[in-house]
Amino acid sequence: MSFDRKIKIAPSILSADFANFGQEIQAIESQGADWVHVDVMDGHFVPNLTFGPQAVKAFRPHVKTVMDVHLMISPVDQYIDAYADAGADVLTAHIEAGPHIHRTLQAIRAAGMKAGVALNPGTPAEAVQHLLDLTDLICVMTVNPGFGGQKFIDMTGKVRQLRSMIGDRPVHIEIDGGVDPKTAPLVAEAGADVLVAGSAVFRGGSVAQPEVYGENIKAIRAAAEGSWT
Ligand SMILES: O=C(CO)[C@H](O)[C@H](O)COP(=O)(O)O
Ligand SMILES: [Fe+2]
Repeated sequence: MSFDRKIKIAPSILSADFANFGQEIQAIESQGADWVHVDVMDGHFVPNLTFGPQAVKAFRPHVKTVMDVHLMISPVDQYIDAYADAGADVLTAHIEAGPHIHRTLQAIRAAGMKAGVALNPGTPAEAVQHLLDLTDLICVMTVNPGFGGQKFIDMTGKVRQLRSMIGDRPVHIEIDGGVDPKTAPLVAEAGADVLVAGSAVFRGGSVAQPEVYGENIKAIRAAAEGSWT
């Protein structure tokens, strides 16, 4: 996986048909998804449950792009090797999942994955000041984590601040929550390059009508790229 700052659209399979993940992944990739975003929730760090490493491993053969695994779990460290074995390319842990995010990021890289750190809306940009050389991706949550389909919380100021703190380091800024063609230009202009979108990609489509996914992805990308003037 090489680094670039082009806009990447990462559909979240949280909004896919849970009985049909393999075909759903193939459908979004065939329709232009750059990455596949996988939301892991534990019913403890967040008030919802999704899937664990065994399910993520079953997704792997279907993902031909980048498997971007967003852990909303606490604790994290004892599961890192399981997600490496499951085939995650990027593994993101929340800074709020504590207690030792510095160690967690080191362990993710040591296990052979790109290391991401996620920030809840209430967590300031300064929280990652001393982690910038240990991280490959900063995920700025624009909803409180736990559910798809929530309303976008404007974190544009935080994104701008992070892009300036990052300087010329090869660190992605990912936006997660409520991204659609209206909100995408705000965060892209501020310096984000990975846009996660669940409901705005899957809305109106299905594996029988994958072209709807394609139109939705295209609309988000065009809106985001339009902001680069
Ligand atoms: O991490 C998440 C929720 O905690 C999801 O990735 C996110 O909510 C995407 O869904 P949507 O685009 O519908 O908001
Ligand atoms: Fe997510």
